[in-house]
Amino acid sequence: MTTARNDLELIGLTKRYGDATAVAGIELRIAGGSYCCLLGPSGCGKTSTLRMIAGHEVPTEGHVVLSGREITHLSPAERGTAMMFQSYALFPHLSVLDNVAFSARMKGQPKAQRDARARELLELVHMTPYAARLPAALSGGQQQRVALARALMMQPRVLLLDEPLSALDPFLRVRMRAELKRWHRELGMSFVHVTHSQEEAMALADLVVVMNQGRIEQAGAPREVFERPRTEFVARFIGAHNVMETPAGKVAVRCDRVLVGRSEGTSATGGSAMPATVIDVEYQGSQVLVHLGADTGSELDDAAGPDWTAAMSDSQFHASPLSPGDRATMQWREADVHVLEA
Ligand SMILES: Nc1ncnc2c1ncn2[C@@H]1O[C@H](COP(=O)(O)OP(=O)(O)OP(=O)(O)O)[C@@H](O)[C@H]1O
Repeated sequence: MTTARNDLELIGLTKRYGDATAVAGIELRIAGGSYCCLLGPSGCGKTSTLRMIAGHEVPTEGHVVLSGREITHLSPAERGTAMMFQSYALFPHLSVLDNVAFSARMKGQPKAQRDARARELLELVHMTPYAARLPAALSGGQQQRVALARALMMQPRVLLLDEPLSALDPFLRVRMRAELKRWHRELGMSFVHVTHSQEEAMALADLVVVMNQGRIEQAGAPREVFERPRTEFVARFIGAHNVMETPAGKVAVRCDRVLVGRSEGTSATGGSAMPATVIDVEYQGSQVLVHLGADTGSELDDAAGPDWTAAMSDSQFHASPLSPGDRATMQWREADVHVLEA
């Protein structure tokens, strides 16, 4: 049973490569048993952070503390963490069973004992019938399950996952997402999962940590981050928000809260109303994205891209469809305006 004793703390954690700062003194507490996603664009420092937690990278400064114990300089095998590597990191010449048992073999555990434990873990990930196969004879999703069983062999308190779904096709990715969630529930340990996909982070995490240029921009529950992005970077990276400069500073309005009307006569709803031109309409199935350019009085500059995006339900859109070039109005309620920090 995982308790608060298994909290993972990053204290002033910093990684510099020569002059370049990959991770700039981050502070983070991940409660034991959490599903944490480190989310951010390429190069923001999420992999370096994960590797410092795993012990594959030595921090330039700062501390990694697990269950109240400083583990910053311990070897990967001694820390209570385990990394689930990409499926292609399985040993191609070893059977599934031997791959899973590998770390215990390195520790000198007797064969009968390590094989018994490896079989238990294969059972957990539903791979018992494949124990004798070589990795090449498995599907991507099956290889992923073996990679998980192999990481669990270390009996970690924290499982670290570096872009675990990125090599899978979109269909399998969604299925494996559900499996990760199930394993997390069943195992009760913390998962720290690196991803650049906001959709993946939203679907999986109970703690989303948005990183930008080696710093944490925001850490919180997915809904909190989505409803109250702290900065313009978070609002844009999480997506589905419009960001606008106003006299009061930058504000965000969710795309599904922008109301689009056909004419300028639409009644005010206590917020602003702006004339606009439809630039593009993107059909997405259950919703339709309407990209709009605010009419500034000057010639509409298409090349600058849409100023605003409104996400409408398909029924709402098709009740009065819009086409590129149509004049429209955009408005939003004052209550839906979220002020961003400078
Ligand atoms: N071994 C290294 N030597 C020099 N610079 C490095 C090294 N590893 C990472 N960096 C740099 O540190 C920064 C952060 O890299 P990191 O891999 O942590 O980012 P990331 O967010 O995981 O990116 P990605 O999603 O592309 O893997 C990048 O600018 C990267 O070029």
